[in-house]
Amino acid sequence: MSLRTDLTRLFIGEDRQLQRLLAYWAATCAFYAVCMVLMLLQIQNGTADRAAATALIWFGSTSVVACYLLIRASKALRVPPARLAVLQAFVALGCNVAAYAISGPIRGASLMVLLVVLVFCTFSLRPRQTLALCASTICALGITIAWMVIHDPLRYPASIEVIHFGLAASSLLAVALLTGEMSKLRSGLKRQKEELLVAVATIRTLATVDELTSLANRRHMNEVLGAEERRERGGGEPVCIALLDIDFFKSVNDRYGHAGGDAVLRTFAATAREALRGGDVLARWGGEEFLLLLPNTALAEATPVLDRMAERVRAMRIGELDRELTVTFSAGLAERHGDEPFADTISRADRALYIAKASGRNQVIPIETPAA
Ligand SMILES: Nc1nc2c(ncn2[C@@H]2O[C@H](COP(=O)(O)OP(=O)(O)OP(=O)(O)O)[C@@H](O)[C@H]2O)c(=O)[nH]1
Repeated sequence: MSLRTDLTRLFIGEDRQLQRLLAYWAATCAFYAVCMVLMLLQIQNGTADRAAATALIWFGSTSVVACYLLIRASKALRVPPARLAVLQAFVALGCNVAAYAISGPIRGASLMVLLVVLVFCTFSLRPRQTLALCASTICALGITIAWMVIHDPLRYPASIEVIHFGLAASSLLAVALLTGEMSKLRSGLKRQKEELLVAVATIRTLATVDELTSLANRRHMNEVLGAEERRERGGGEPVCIALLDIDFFKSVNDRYGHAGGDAVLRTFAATAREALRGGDVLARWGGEEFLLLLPNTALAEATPVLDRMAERVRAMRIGELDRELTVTFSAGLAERHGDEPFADTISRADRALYIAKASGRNQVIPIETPAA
């Protein structure tokens, strides 16, 4: 099993874009294989020149292997996929023009293969590149046919070759234009998908982040708490909840205006968040009220966290307003008991906050026992 995985990784790598290119390559390979078998049949029938047909088969097989190696090493060689696709299509179209030159009476049918190669370009080339490729093919075919008509008019009568060329050139042009339109549609869809992804990311941010403070918003915090409630707490790890409220915030607004109050909220959020660990979640719960979730933290460990936060908040300066302004907050702290709903823990933290406010503010009150 692991040998199979190793071999698969060796042949097709792990990069999704590379695997997509190799899938196209595999499809082309299958098509080449059919063309080669048909060429061998022509050799057997004596309708194609043996030496030229064998040389073409060798050239085709070597190109297929070389294309695989180039695609596989494209990341390391830093060759863009579109350039590889142009090269691949160029070789394929060249082989087909050569196949036309050496095929016997069925050479007219072999021109269909040119169209298949152009259709493949829809997936990797830009419309302009496909048109340029089509123009080069028409030129190469024209020159080849003219050369054959001049050098071997018996096998390649001008009256028939002109029709071959006319049909091939017009079909190639039509297919190139159609594949160009299809690539435009594909690019449009790709762009729309990218725009949609950006829009979804923006909606997700709007739905989860508080615009003013960049903290989690109330809706997101409720989701976090819901997920925490559903989580199996095998070891029964402790969890604490704290409700924080900035003291005398109304007077900040009255003195510095609403914009000044907003600046205080932003600085408070940034300062408070800096005092926390990675797993702690601080959310804006309401106007100047914040809810803090401290996972894996018992009440005795949570108190110093909040004291440290209070110290930092007292020391913070809102330079754009008033360097003398000192902001403080009051907090109520509660530990979750067993699997009780967080609403109960929050309600205890709220009561503790009320006590903190009522008994002078600028303090953290931990509440030890659950309400009866
Ligand atoms: N600038 C600003 N003010 C807000 C925002 N949300 C709520 N407020 C204000 O916050 C103030 C809260 O005032 P109160 O609830 O009286 O509380 P307080 O003045 O902080 O007093 P205590 O909480 O008792 O210390 C109100 O004036 C609200 O208008 C906001 O997003 N920006």
